[in-house]
Amino acid sequence: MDRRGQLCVGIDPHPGLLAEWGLNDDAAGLERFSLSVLAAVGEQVAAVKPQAALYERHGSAGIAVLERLLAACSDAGVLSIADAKRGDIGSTMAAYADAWLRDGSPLAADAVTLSPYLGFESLRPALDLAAASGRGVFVLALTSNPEGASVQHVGAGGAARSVAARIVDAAAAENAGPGVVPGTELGSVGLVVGATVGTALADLEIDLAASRAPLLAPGLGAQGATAADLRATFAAAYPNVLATSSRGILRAGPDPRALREAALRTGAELASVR
Ligand SMILES: O=c1ccn([C@@H]2O[C@H](COP(=O)(O)O)[C@@H](O)[C@H]2O)c(=O)[nH]1
Repeated sequence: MDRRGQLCVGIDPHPGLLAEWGLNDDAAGLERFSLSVLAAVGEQVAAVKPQAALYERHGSAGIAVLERLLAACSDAGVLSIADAKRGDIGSTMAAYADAWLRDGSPLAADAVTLSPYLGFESLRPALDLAAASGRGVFVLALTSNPEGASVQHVGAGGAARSVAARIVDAAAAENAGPGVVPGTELGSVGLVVGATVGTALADLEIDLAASRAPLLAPGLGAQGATAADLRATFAAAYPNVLATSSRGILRAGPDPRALREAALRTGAELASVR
């Protein structure tokens, strides 16, 4: 982010986007789409974020495309965040960690998104493997969809604090002391906090800057949030925000120059409010 700015481009090969790009809704179309996005914007942005579901819907052929995309990111020196939202009991979580975070795994990414619904501590195998392998995780805290509040805001105003605040506190504990990655001010345990959450951080008394968490913020573009909204929402934590936009950028394709311009314009907007 220091070198390349605060934009992450989501690679979400929706059937409608494939059609707009003149591609078939099959593994070949998926591969052409994915590698075209990487080639067009990879050098301009801090990271790319493939959405695993859109590869999984093509079965084993789609997963093979995701493997090749992640390998291409690694070869090109572009950080990859697999948006897979994994979470399970510890023994199964170890297998998810092995799949997404182990050196040499066919699906190894630089970071993976995790769901803490089974309890933050159930994520332990992934937290530990990420730290050991120089990778990262982004744990869902306050998601960008309006329905998220029905679970994540529970407990607000009470002595026990909200669900979201407890997830942030748990990430902060991981990132404290030796949890800080050498040469940075941040830890390996990031949080997903939507660009659309408005006043929720203040309402739930959440201090994101103190968590030392890299902050993955979806919701920019197609879901309606702007760079100014991000700045207002994240306040002092804004420098730690990696804003992610998928459809808002991808709709500019398939022309690589148009894709690159959309990414550069969005990156410049994010820098202008800093
Ligand atoms: O809280 C969350 C967590 C993840 N996402 C994912 O990000 C992208 C957003 O796509 P856009 O086209 O920019 O809306 C998508 O893959 C979601 O699954 C999120 O939106 N909110």
